[in-house]
Amino acid sequence: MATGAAGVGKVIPRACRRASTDIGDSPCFSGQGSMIPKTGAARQSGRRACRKKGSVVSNLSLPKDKIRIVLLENIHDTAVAYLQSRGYHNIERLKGALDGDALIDKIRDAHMIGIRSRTHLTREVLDGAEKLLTVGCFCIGTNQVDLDAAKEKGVPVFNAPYSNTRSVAELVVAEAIMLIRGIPQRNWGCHEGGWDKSADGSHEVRGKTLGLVGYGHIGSQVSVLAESFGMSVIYYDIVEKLAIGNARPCDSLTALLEQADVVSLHVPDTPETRGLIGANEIAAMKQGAHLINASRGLVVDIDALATALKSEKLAGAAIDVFPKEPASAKEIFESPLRGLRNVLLTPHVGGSTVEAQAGIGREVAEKLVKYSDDGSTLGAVNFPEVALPQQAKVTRFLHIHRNVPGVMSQINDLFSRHDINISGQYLMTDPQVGYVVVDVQKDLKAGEGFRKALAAIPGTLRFRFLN
Ligand SMILES: NC(=O)C1=CN([C@@H]2O[C@H](COP(=O)(O)OP(=O)(O)OC[C@H]3O[C@@H](n4cnc5c(N)ncnc54)[C@H](O)[C@@H]3O)[C@@H](O)[C@H]2O)C=CC1
Ligand SMILES: O=C(O)CCC(=O)C(=O)O
Repeated sequence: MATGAAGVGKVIPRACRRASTDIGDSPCFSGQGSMIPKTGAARQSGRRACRKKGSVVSNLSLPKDKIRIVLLENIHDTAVAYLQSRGYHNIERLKGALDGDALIDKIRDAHMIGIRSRTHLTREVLDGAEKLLTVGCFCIGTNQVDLDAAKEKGVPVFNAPYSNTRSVAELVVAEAIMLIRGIPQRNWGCHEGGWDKSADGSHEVRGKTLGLVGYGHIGSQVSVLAESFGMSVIYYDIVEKLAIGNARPCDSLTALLEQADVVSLHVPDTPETRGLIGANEIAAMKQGAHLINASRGLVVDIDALATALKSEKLAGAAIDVFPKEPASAKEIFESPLRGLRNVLLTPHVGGSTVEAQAGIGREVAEKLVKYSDDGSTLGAVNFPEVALPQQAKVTRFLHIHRNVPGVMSQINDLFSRHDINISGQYLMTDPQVGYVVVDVQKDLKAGEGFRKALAAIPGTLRFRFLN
């Protein structure tokens, strides 16, 4: 049976216990052999989970089939195939998203969770997932996860920063052509039996100006495709970006809005981008311009947009993301944009192509496996990134702690006092968290007392070892 994914086995499932008094920091041992000290609210909410006494921590690696993986939101088969190829078979797949108690119940015993954009992993939800080792967002955006809460629990979050870039870019360019051509209205007309062949309001995109707000992976890819159609591209980004092709940067958002025939948004959801496009920004746009939003719903004031479309200040819009999106296909989609003839509405499908989903499935699954098997956090969005050699000929200790002075010296002191020779040490920190990986001779019998002492160093958030 494949073993070795997450360290200590023989931990009674779902049980955790206070460490004996020589430990000091009351760590609670969850499954997977990760030791999670409990503090504050977590300690309170953990009382139920800690009620079983007498669980045994042994030196055996946990069989991989005990590592429970929950994949929500119809994650692609490539993810499952990759996980299985690496020995992870304890996988539950759900087609849709979950929320509230249903989500908390579903992930209570999970060691890994895979989600897309509709599952919201709030602090409260994460508090309920005592055994959680890591989260995979099978998408680009990670705003649906409370990244700080995950970090405070020692849970790295991974995503797929590139795999659906091209799919979004293709959709956006297609939408720019459709909008400038006046196709949404003509499409509606034909469905109603109409036959409007007039050229009024229909233009070529060649020679028109596309304004990109956010010139990252997607924005710059849209830039390349749009130029190949003869569009003139301008962009605005808060970070200085290398202009690709003939694209030109703008000094301000307003300068971009004043010049563009089509404005397309490619920024992440952050406190700064929420409401980035409101009534004032729309007023600054050219009369009869178009707006495309395939970024995040809260970036646009949707009521202001609806008003501008009704008054024909804006000639059209293509909107893929919304302030409130249905959690499942069963829920009715509500929006002030419904029924407007000059609007293309799509159900957050910018990244929903077979090609993108297949790539994302494999990419994120690989990151989850690397973290579970070796401890690598390369590509984590909320965590110090540590790239590690494969854990083959060493026993590896992984220690996640609050970034406060003295932790490293206590760790090294402990190894020294137990006469354990360190063969490799990897440390990365950010202002809140430190992540240190210590390699020692393979199969070295670091006894339970040693491991408890390591887990009990004040500031420890989580500790596991791979043998
Ligand atoms: N509709 C869909 O299905 C999809 C939507 N997305 C969304 O697209 C967003 C962008 O994706 P990428 O281009 O890959 O991200 P990225 O991180 O490569 O680029 C984002 C760019 O926005 C810039 N930016 C941040 N705040 C800004 C502001 N206030 N004003 C101007 N620029 C600002 C950043 O500096 C960066 O260059 C994602 O965060 C995600 O929310 C991504 C994939 C699929
Ligand atoms: O495919 C999804 O569910 C979300 C796509 C997206 O918005 C992203 O990758 O950020």
